[in-house]
Amino acid sequence: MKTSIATVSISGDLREKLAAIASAGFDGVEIFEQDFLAFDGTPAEVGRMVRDHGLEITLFQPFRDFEGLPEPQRSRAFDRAERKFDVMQELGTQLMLICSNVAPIALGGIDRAAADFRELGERAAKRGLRVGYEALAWGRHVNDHRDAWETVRRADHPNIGLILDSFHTLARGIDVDTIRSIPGDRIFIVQLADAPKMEMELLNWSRHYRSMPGQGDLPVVDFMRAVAATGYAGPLSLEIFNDQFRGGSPRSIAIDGHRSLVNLMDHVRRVEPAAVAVEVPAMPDRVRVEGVEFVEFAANEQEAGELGKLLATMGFAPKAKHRNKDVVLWRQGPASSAINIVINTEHEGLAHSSYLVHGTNAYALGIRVEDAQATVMRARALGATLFEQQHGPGELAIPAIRGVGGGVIYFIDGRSELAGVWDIEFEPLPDSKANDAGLIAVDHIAQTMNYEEMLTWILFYTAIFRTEKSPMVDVVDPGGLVRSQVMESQDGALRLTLNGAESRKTLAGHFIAESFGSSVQHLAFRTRDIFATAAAMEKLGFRPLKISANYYDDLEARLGIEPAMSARLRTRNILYDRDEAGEYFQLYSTNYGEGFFFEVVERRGGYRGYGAVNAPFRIAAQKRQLRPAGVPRPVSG
Ligand SMILES: O=C(O)c1ccc(O)c(O)c1
Ligand SMILES: [Mg+2]
Repeated sequence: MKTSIATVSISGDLREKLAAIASAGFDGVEIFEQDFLAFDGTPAEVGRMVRDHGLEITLFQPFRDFEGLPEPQRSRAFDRAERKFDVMQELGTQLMLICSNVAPIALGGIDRAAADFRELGERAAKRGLRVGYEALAWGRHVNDHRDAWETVRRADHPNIGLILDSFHTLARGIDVDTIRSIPGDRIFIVQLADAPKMEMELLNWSRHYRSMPGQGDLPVVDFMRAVAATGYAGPLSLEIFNDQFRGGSPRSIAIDGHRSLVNLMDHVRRVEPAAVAVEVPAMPDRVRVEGVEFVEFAANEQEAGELGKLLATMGFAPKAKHRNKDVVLWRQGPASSAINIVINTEHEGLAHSSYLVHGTNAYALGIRVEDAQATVMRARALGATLFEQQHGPGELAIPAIRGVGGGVIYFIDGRSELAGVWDIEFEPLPDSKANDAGLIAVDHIAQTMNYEEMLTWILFYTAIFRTEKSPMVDVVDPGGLVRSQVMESQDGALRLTLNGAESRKTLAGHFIAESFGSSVQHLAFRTRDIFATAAAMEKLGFRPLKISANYYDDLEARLGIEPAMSARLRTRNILYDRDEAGEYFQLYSTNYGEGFFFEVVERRGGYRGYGAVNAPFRIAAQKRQLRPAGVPRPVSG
């Protein structure tokens, strides 16, 4: 199936849009009339420019307020259409989109509209052109693809067909199975868009908040399954009206768009037996994550020393050293299921450049999967950037891709020698005294980024890994809002939270500004007994983040916590939450550097959340620590 995207989806002028669209790998482009009108060149020049990029024009749109008009507006609408047909012939495109009439004078009546389309079909046929009819969700008389299809059916003209747009159908909650009975060859083009669920008027929702399939909450996969069942084999075309994308980078928006289409087609082909016309390059299925094998920090020697001290207070110990590099493995728990923290103080390679740019940071993640090679193959098919670094003698070539903030995601599996990486590349250090604090796994990894980047990374993770996302939530920071998105695998083996900062005054925004870009901001470890762990860690010198007494007073009032329990939480600075399924306990470290921190959590029962209600209290406590009240921040040189 050919991939296409409307020029309106991308920022920049027409030249920039086309360059970005072509380089992202699309086959075609919808010329949105506004983009064309704003361009200083003839239609023929635009057509040539498109074809010089190796693209075809899949659609010219939109043509508005055509059908069902009284005279004299009706005749004028036909004249307008003829003028646009002239433009289309010069541009070198066959297909025009007419969206359903929104004009108050439009008369309605399916037969009247069908008669208008039949006549227009005759005129289009004379020029070898075709016209598709799309139901806008807010159309005056036609706002449902079923009525648009009935109009097209009654027009009964080979040059008149239907245009489906996932947004208009899904935003109105129309049953997508009604698409299955439409003949595929009567659908002239299919437009795709997703959107976050929100309570909003349809027109504003559509014109400002659309997103790429997979980035929002609409069931675009179900829509596409129904389309595929009709036998439709034409282009799939993204039509994304989004204020943020209009100001974004043309290149990265185009790459996201192409990724979203490939991911969608791959998904549909796997789940819809009727999807015979959906062709997409073969690639392995979404990857099931088995766990987090390691988290790697880049640091200089001094900061590595400080980080090591902090880790030691949490029960970690340096267990092994890399045979050729300045890389130390800190570990807690039995080798077979340990939490592995790697500290890299090399003076070359990506770790070093990451350190130079961001300061000490968790620049690499090691993810345990069933098949590391297959994972990289899928990521590559989805346009991810592979990462290869020179490796010394005896070192493994660990498959890897680039991730958030220029970091790396490595893949380890049990089917190759990769599983032996700790024995092959590392030599044990003399045993230090046992000081385990009961931490058993990485519970979740929180990455902080600019809000504008969030949709990119949501799509990246959910397209590669078998993870589901829950709706985005707002976290209130005294300095502004932080948008938070959870992505997790069904069994919790991979839990990621993405935090998008819109203001530098938030803790997350401060972190991005001070560490020069997106990165892991916190790492949460899981324990089976948070009180025992808290006691063990305090013995090791751990200093918890101090939580206000008000928080505990409120907790007693809000959740009816027993005073004895509340006192235990209070003494250890543990935060608490619960849902229908279980309970959640959280303990935080103080900040390390400009806002990085560790968290310890215990999940009881089936608690699935992340303690979002507690975030404002945690953030307030961290801010008190970051910049004590009344003490100005030292000016750094
Ligand atoms: O918002 C609009 O007017 C509009 C125009 C053309 C389309 O294809 C569409 O889906 C929406
Ligand atoms: Mg549309």
